[in-house]
Amino acid sequence: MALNGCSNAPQLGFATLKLANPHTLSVDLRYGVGKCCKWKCCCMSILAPRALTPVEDEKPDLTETESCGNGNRLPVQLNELKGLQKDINLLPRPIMANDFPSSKDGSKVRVAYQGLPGAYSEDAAFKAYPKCKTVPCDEFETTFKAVELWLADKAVLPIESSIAGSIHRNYDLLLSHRLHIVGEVKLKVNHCLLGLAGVRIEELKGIVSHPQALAQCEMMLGDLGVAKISAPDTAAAAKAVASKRIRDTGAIASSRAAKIYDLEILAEGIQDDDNDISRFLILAREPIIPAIDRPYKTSIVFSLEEGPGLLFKALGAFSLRNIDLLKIESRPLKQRPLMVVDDSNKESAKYFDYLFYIDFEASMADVRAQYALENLQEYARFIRVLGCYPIDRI
Ligand SMILES: O=C(O)C(=O)Cc1ccccc1
Repeated sequence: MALNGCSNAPQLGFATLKLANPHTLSVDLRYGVGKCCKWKCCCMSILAPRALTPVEDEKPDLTETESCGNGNRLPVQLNELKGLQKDINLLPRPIMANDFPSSKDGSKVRVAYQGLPGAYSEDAAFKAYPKCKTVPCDEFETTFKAVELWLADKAVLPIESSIAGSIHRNYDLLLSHRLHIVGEVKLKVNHCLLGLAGVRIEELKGIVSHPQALAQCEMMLGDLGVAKISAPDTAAAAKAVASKRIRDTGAIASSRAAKIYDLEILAEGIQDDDNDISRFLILAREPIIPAIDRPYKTSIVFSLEEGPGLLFKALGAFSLRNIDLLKIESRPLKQRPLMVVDDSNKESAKYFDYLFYIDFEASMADVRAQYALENLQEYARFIRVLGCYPIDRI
């Protein structure tokens, strides 16, 4: 059954749902629901052959990349990948698994994260995949490229904390890349104040850490009256204090980082709110198959057409179908173009007045969610399903 305008789509036993409006949804029995060509939902687009490659396929051997050739686990550098991406782009066909040497141990999922060993993002990777091999990367964007170039299977991305709020630039990365959210990890981070052995807290003049960690320990930092110094991640902060032997500077990081970098825990549980939950997204090249066997959530981003009351109508698409909204966030983007990549992986600068990020509590296998997105499309100038994935509980 050829789908309208999708003759290039693989014939995967599609059943067709005729809806009240002229749009025809096609249900791919293996991958969920997708709007034929006109509108692709990440977790259920009409899949190109590449997307049918099972994730468990052989993965490239990262030993060289992970050790960066000298045995130390240094972060993968973005510029290292740019060159590789150029070569890859010369390939006359989509990247296939056999473009890379097979890995020795296909069972170990390789998870890219931003930071050094001991970062909370690495803790999140181990919570999601206890036996994984973690791949430290220097920047968040490097983790995306590592997955896109098959140098890692998944990426972990810190996206928000209940105290410090969302990390907006990481949402922008979701739009400028074509990875799919396939999971979330919630962590109650237990921030520790680390210092060189024998140092007393009163001696500290400055404290270094990731901005998110500094924000989560505002009260303690205010009480100490010390300078706040930003670092790329909490583990890098710990490593800097240890390697430079800085006596008058402490680091906020995990107890695991204290062990890795041989620092003393001067104080533990220093976060302002013990119920502060940090949330990380798990990203992959392919979406997971949405199901309804357990609680799912779906993350979308959209912008609206011009017109009064459209946001009210857009949110009504969910409330009228008893779909609970777990998160809604608007981001003003006046005059600032956003790099958005489309379904053919073409990147373009798009201008939106506002972007709305919504997490709603439903699986895309649930017809209520499908109808809600269909309804939202009537008011939206742009919709992207970022992913549909099981809800993580603390
Ligand atoms: O810096 C880290 O260790 C990270 O993974 C980012 C972060 C920082 C603070 C709370 C959650 C994640």
